[in-house]
Amino acid sequence: MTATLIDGRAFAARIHARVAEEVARVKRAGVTPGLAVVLVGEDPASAVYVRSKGKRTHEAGMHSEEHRLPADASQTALMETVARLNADPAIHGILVQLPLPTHLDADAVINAIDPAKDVDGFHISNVGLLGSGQKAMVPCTPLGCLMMLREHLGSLSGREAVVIGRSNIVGKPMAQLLLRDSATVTIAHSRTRDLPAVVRRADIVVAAVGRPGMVTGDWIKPGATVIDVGINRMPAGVKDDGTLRTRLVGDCDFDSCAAVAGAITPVPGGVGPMTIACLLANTLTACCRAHGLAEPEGLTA
Ligand SMILES: Nc1nc(=O)c2c([nH]1)NC[C@@H]1CN(c3ccc(C(=O)N[C@@H](CCC(=O)O)C(=O)O)cc3)C=[N+]21
Repeated sequence: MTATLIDGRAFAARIHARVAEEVARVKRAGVTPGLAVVLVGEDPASAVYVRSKGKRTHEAGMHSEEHRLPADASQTALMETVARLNADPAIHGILVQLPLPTHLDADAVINAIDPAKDVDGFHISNVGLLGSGQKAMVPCTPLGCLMMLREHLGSLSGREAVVIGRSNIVGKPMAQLLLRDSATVTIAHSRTRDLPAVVRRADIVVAAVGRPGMVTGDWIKPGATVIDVGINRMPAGVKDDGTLRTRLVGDCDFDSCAAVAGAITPVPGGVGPMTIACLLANTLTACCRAHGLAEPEGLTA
């Protein structure tokens, strides 16, 4: 391996420490930042993220609550939960865990969240604000990727960036953030012709397709910075007690990419921990904005 490892866990730990300091400051001003996570159904993988978010918010000194609805919850019940949280002055951030069961209209739910409390940055108002260069709540995963890129590369101005994946939660907002930092941005996706050739042009590659190991070293320009957003849980044998062992792999084939890249994020320990750190940062930012308190520097885009 020749690439520098970009350590998302260590970076996230620094953000958590900053957030905890700033939480102490706003608490002295009489406010406690509060995050509400809404979970519909019992997806075990989702439950893990929700627990980890709850733990980190408590460590940072924030108020944290979980709202669990059954898998067959109605659209009305979910909308009522969101309305209650919108009206609750103790709550500054609302996250509705995605994906929702298919009988529910996720867009309607997201757009019912008060944009000022939309710490995921998925509300149409925040999407529009980001796209037009105004102050927005910025989606946590792309924000975490941007922070790592800036730290590793300094200025992104004029660099060729290729984002693989066009989702509303990663690909599109990632492209907007890179554009705002004056990178030359290409959004590639499953219909892109000769994807390897497109990716080979990139100084910055952000892989967010959800296909384990799809990006291989022969796609990477020597010295490029590779951000692997994929978190794919793969079967990896059977444990002594008969249950399945799993391991997480990214969208990039780590070994072959790391042999060519200048720097790369690992999975696990890269983008994932930064996503949670940025969720706390966004909750703090939302709290400061709601109460007219000075916003912490370096925790927003
Ligand atoms: N509205 C909404 N917002 C989200 O941000 C959101 C969501 N829905 N639905 C589910 C996905 C998934 N997600 C992760 C965050 C952190 C890790 C993370 O920290 N992963 C660790 C490993 C954890 C493990 O070992 O399982 C790592 O990559 O190192 C993973 C996944 C946020 N999501």
